[in-house]
Amino acid sequence: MSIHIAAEKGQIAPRVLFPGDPLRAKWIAETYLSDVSCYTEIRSMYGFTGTYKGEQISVQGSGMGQASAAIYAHELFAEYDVQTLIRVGTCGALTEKVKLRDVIVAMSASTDSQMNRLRFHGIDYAPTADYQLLRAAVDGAEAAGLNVHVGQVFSGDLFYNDRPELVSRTAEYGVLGIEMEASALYTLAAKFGRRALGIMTVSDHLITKEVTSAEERQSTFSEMITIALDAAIGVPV
Ligand SMILES: O=P(O)(O)O[C@H]1O[C@H](CO)[C@@H](O)[C@H]1O
Ligand SMILES: O=c1cc[nH]c(=O)[nH]1
Repeated sequence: MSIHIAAEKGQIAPRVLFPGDPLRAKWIAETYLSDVSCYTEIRSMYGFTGTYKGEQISVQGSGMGQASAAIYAHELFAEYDVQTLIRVGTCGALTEKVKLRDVIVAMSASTDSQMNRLRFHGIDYAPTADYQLLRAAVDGAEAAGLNVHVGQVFSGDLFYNDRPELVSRTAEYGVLGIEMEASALYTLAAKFGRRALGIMTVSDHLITKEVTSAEERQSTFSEMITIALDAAIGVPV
């Protein structure tokens, strides 16, 4: 058992899906996995292990923001030997090239977080997805006839940002969407030599101001979840 996850060693699969919302973790486990067991309820940050197409998969809530997600990612890598960690999240679109409910596969993640400034004092580290996982996700989506955007995201520390003009500058440099965790996830995966990927569904649009309803979000999440599950089992651990 780690400090924040109540699992014994072996109860968490080498491949883990990582949504921000612990209730999304529950929904994913109940909807897509068979033979499901819940291995942690600490802080109601649920984690489940089950089977998908014959392979063991876990789903662990990360909480919101890099401070929370980094705790769970660190413990999954360091204490449970997790090899593949795929964020399945929501994001805001920063450009009209991306529409509401579209899926973004995040190649890289810029950030305003202090985490990597503390870690790499004086160096601007570039947190990047695992290429094989990214390729498996994109190939799988194309084979299923699903359209995804592949590009950069911004992982912001502030959901309510007093300087939104700084975020819009990132859009001028090609960033497609804003979320809050991918940068820490990619950095920690690199630190531990593991694979990570972030796949995000656009839940709101910062340019058009459109938002999704809870019901719409659930049905569009289905595309993202199947892309993530198939990519997870499609890459060796
Ligand atoms: O839907 P999730 O995965 O939580 O992701 C996004 O939603 C939360 C903000 O509402 C942040 O965690 C952000 O990254
Ligand atoms: O972090 C996030 C997540 C969804 N939508 C946003 O605007 N920001």
